[in-house]
Amino acid sequence: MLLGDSGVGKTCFLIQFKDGAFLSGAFIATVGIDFRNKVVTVDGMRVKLQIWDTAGQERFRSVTHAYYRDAQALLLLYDITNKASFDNIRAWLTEIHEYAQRDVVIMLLGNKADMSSERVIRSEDGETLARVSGCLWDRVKGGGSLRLALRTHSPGQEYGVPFLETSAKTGMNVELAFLAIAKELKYRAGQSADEPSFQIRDYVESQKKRSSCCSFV
Ligand SMILES: Nc1nc2c(ncn2[C@@H]2O[C@H](COP(=O)(O)OP(=O)(O)OP(=O)(O)O)[C@@H](O)[C@H]2O)c(=O)[nH]1
Repeated sequence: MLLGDSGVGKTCFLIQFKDGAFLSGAFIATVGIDFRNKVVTVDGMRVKLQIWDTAGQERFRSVTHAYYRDAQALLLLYDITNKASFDNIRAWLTEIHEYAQRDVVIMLLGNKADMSSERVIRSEDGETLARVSGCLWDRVKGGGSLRLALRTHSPGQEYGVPFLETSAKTGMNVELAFLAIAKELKYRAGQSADEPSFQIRDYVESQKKRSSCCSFV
């Protein structure tokens, strides 16, 4: 399920993944909720992803809340050119805490990375927020309250949800985000004693390093 403020690029992100195209032109806000399916191959197995695109506008919140409970993974987007969308991530975490399953997979995405001249959120700020979000989420899963975790959080606790900067326009990291989620969900579904454990955050970090180290080849 895709979440985040209106205009951060959720619909474009999904269309880029599904059809490899960018929806340019006038911005048409999503009304309520929409979904698309896509089959991906993960370690030789076909995995069908059903991806729900939610409306970011406040007035549709009561419609979208109803879908949180069934979501296995949440992609939480902000727009690197829009500070409010970044600041609102904590409010989105509160919503997730209230309505989603405790063991839901969460990924943080800083979208519109192609708009470098209008950037207001540094990549490091996204990384830090992902670390804090992961830490808070771990405490909540452990039975704590999100409000208390937010109040008592001290920096330096390195748990972290996976984080990527993305572009629905150029396609940067769009497939990686969904593939990482698909791998995690497949791992969870088929977990067996002889299977090596899969850590989505480590996987995303290793893929990021691979693409930056080899981009000159
Ligand atoms: N340059 C650039 N523009 C983008 C990107 N993603 C989305 N946009 C633009 O941002 C605007 C909003 O995109 P949407 O995908 O409709 O936003 P949304 O988050 O689905 O909005 P709601 O449906 O209201 O929740 C559109 O004008 C898009 O063309 C991106 O990665 N780069």
